[in-house]
Amino acid sequence: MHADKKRIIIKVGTSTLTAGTSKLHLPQITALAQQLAELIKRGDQVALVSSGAIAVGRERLGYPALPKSIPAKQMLAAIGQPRLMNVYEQIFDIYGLKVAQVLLTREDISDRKRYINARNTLESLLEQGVVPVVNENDTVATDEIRIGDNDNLSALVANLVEADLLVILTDQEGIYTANPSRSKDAQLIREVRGAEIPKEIWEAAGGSQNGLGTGGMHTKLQAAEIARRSGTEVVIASGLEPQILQRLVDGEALGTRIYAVVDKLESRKRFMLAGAVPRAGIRIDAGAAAALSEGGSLLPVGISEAYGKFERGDIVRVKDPAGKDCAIGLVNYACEDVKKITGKRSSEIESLLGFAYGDEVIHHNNMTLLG
Ligand SMILES: Nc1ncnc2c1ncn2[C@@H]1O[C@H](COP(=O)(O)OP(=O)(O)O)[C@@H](O)[C@H]1O
Ligand SMILES: N[C@@H](CCC(=O)OP(=O)(O)O)C(=O)O
Repeated sequence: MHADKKRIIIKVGTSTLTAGTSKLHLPQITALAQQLAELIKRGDQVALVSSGAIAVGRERLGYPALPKSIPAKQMLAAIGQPRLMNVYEQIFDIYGLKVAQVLLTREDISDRKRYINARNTLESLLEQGVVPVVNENDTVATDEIRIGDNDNLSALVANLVEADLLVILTDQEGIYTANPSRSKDAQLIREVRGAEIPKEIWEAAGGSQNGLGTGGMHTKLQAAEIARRSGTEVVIASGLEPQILQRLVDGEALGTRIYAVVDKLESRKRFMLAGAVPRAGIRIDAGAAAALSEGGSLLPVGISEAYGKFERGDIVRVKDPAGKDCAIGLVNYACEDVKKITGKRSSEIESLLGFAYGDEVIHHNNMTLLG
């Protein structure tokens, strides 16, 4: 692994996967797989947020146009998603890459238990060097619970796994001063910095014109706004440009680069502090306090007491023997369960509780140390 290894989320839209046609464009997917393999080889962790299920469903049924009704889209996605995964499975295999299907809805990210499940699964996949292929779970996502477009989904995934970089690949070279398919004078906006995205850029970023995608440049800018506020840098660039990912990671000035407005660690700390359950927490012994300060996870053996009311997936404070808050994190077990395993070895969790969510009460990936 190289020193500056990165966690990168790549969002690929229908317009790129089909190369603007009504069918999946296999050479395009092959080029993507080859580039992802290169990144993983250099030590980066990579997740793909892939659209295309509806387009593949349309291809299979010979469906003429992108339907407006949600049930029709759900039907097409249900037909297309398994074939899409099958294509990824086969093509990524050529480059020695393993893929995993991850289907999410908004609820999975807003509900605390589902949030921790999604986060832990993605963390494990990334650590194993497997490429999670994430899409919205369109077949169950009704209006109330859907995210609605994969640009916003990619920002939520970037947030979920605290990515360093989000690359949104599309059929344009980036955000232009006006929709380039309508205006010949449109200029590429190369970078966006500063606390607020300027109003002119919001006004320039319009909807989709190609009859393939959902949301156009507007949802890409919404996604960039979410990501940069949680410490992730964003690049919107052309998925049709050769070797785009390597070139971007090597620092070439391509596409529209949108800089993060906060530091990732600071963002995580703020998120944790804002969401911590009041009057609840875990007291730990001196050995556990030392382990945490060296980057270790919180194991039941180092716990002296769990107090208050908290559930799996809640954010709780950790107090050292002097009573000082030394860490804060997402807890893998509810308070009542932590009480039963307090002071015990992790190997005993399953026999004591009848189930186990892992050896750690708080995994170090889900924790922030408080200075
Ligand atoms: N200011 C802009 N700059 C570039 N593209 C824009 C702009 N405003 C609207 N668009 C449209 O956004 C489209 C890309 O979004 P979309 O069709 O949803 O693609 P994808 O399938 O990659 O998500 C472009 O083809 C273009 O028509
Ligand atoms: N979940 C849908 C994609 C929705 C979407 O945002 O599409 P796109 O604008 O092409 O990224 C599908 O798989 O077809």
